[in-house]
Amino acid sequence: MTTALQVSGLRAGHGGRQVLDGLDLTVEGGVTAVLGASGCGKTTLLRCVAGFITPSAGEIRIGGRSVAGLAPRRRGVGYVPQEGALFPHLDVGGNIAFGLGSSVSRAERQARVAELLRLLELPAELAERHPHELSGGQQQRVAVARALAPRPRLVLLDEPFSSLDAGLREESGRAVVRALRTAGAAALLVTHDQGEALSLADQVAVMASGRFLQVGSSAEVYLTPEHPAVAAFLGSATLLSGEVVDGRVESPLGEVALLTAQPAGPVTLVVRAEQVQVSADATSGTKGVVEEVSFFGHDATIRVRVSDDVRVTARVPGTGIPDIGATVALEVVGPLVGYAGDGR
Ligand SMILES: Nc1ncnc2c1ncn2[C@@H]1O[C@H](COP(=O)(O)OP(=O)(O)OP(=O)(O)O)[C@@H](O)[C@H]1O
Repeated sequence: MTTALQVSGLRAGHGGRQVLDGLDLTVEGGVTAVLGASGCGKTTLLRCVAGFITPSAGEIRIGGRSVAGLAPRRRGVGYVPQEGALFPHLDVGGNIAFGLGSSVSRAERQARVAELLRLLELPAELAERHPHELSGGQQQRVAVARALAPRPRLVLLDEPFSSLDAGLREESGRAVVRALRTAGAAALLVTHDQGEALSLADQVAVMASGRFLQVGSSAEVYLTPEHPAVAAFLGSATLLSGEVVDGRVESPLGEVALLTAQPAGPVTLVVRAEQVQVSADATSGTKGVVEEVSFFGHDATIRVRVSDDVRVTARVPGTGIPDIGATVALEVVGPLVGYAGDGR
């Protein structure tokens, strides 16, 4: 099977200002999430692949062939813009069938619309409704159905679930990924939601300032971040300065172990919130005072002041949350990711 998308040395910008600074990305199939802070260039990348922006350098290959100079509609790509952007004057059936072209018979269009509604787990009777008669989640699914109608090899999704509330976002995300897999389409999913990226994608590409810091599976980018910025961006982590002395690693939380050995000298340590064990009796471990509590229901994160310039975030069960102002003891569980140098 040919590679769905290959981006090499891609540079692009707006009005002479460079935004993408030499991107390389390979999407064999499945869902690749492009994750990064607002303004880092995610939409610019999607618009280059779709053909709405002409890159200043580099190459884009879709399904094995270069798309340089090819008009957007000839690229075999489905595009789901932010907010879905359904045609308000067309009903759902008309929206979904829009991309099928005039050579398709009425019966074929109806059959394809019904098939896509089923695929996106939407009721058949929605075909005759107009976009304003749908919920936000239904509108997004119809936008995906419209993108899938001409059977593209690649679908580009630009923050498709960002306007939905948390529960609906997860449900819609799962349904859309199931539909993409059944349709056999690869997808590039732009998001700034790390939970969405890690839970939905087969591959996560972490972007900052127009570059990819790391591209790998969800587990790789989370468990073995290659850059402190990747670690800080994914999950709740505290970056601490430590020191490697005689093979031991000293940190503000006492002696710790490293996942990969680092040379003697300063080291930047990534302490995940779930790697910090908190005990209320403050007998062993490093003492600190709880400054902040964020309650999420199933669990909570607490921010603990260890010294004037060290604060550590820890995850605690929702039923055992210490009070603000309480003294607790912190212990690091398991080996930490560390980078030589004080690169925080
Ligand atoms: N049409 C445009 N003209 C000029 N500058 C633009 C244009 N579109 C985007 N930019 C700028 O390019 C940079 C990257 O924008 P882009 O939309 O690609 O970021 P993003 O990562 O998708 O952000 P967000 O998550 O907020 O959508 C930003 O600094 C933005 O202000």
